[in-house]
Amino acid sequence: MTAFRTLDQADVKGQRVLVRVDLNVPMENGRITDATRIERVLPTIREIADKGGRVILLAHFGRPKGRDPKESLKPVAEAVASHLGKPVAFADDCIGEAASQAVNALKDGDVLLLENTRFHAGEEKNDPAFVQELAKLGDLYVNDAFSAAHRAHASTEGLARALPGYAGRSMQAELDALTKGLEAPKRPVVAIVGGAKVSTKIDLLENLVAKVDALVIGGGMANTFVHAAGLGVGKSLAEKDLAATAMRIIEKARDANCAIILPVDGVCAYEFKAGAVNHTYGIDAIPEDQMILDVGSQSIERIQAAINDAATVVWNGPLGAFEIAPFDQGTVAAARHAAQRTREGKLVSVAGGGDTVAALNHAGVADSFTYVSTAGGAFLEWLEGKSLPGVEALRA
Ligand SMILES: Nc1ncnc2c1ncn2[C@@H]1O[C@H](COP(=O)(O)OP(=O)(O)O)[C@@H](O)[C@H]1O
Ligand SMILES: O=C(OP(=O)(O)O)[C@H](O)COP(=O)(O)O
Repeated sequence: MTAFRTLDQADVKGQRVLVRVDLNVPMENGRITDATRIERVLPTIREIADKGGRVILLAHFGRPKGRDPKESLKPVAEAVASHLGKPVAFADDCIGEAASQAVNALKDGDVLLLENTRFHAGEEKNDPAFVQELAKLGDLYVNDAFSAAHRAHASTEGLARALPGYAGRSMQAELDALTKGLEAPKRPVVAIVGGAKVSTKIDLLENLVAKVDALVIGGGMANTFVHAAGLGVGKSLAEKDLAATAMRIIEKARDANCAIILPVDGVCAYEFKAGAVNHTYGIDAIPEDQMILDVGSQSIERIQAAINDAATVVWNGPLGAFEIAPFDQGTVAAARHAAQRTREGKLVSVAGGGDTVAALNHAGVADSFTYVSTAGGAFLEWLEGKSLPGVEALRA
């Protein structure tokens, strides 16, 4: 993207380079289940290190409220080191004494990961004092975290204004690919939105329905709409206080001539556990003591039919709890169907999001999609036409 300064313009030799990456990788029992986000930032890390820069990685993990050992980036540092093929030092804090000592110990070409930026409230508040604490640690700033660029946080936005800022190679590649693939998408465009981040993603559906011809809603997101329609969702993940937002989205979709495709059945279980006893119920007959963990077979047929009608599919958010079998079936069936249509040359398919990428890899079809982005929420906001704070700050 010529609109930004990139690593081509950065003189990194001997410099302390603060590199914002997205290491918010899917993890189960302390094990990383999908390393795509790590792999995507390796070119930037390698380039800076090879040119003699001192790489200081900044990243968040999860959504901790303060310091929480469960959301430490320490295990991720080990994974980055193994993918990179060289040591990655780790500091127990991203500011203060621990961070500055670790930075001072770096030699040219070394790599350091600082602890979760979200352990400090100043990160999400984009607090100028916290920005200054981070800025002290570096001479230059590189943002390679497109998937966090929709957040106006200290490490994604504030720092770009405090230090000379550059787009990293992954940031460049994401913006290039999305612009080429989706600036003027072939219609009909069908969006598929699922997943669990209901409250942070539901608002953007209001604008999205004006941009696409059909919106398939699955996963935890669908449950909020099912509840809004006056139906019971039992113990399902649902944000019931967002019912009014869901109704507004339905109305906006009607005005914009965007079809809304909601599940007509759900695979339910008493507990969120692999292999849990499960039954499929019509969406108007979900038992009070069970939770919907996947879309049912009739819903899958409708989703596949919607994919057949599409020239372009954009997808964020798994359609069910795909990490635990057999609740992966809806997501896997839809992913394989979209991949098949793409291989046949009938579909442009673009999917993104940490867990969505993991789900496509689980289905064995990530390579068949036209483009796979590391970004979920950021990708949807970009699609909506919103400017992303992390990207805008690099233009400055
Ligand atoms: N019906 C459901 N009930 C509970 N969790 C669900 C359901 N459907 C999807 N999920 C969960 O949504 C998570 C992914 O959501 P999200 O973070 O929004 O996606 P992404 O990371 O791709 O942007 C997965 O961990 C998956 O288990
Ligand atoms: O995983 C992420 O986004 P995604 O779930 O939309 O793919 C990013 O790391 C942003 O995380 P956040 O939604 O907690 O700000």
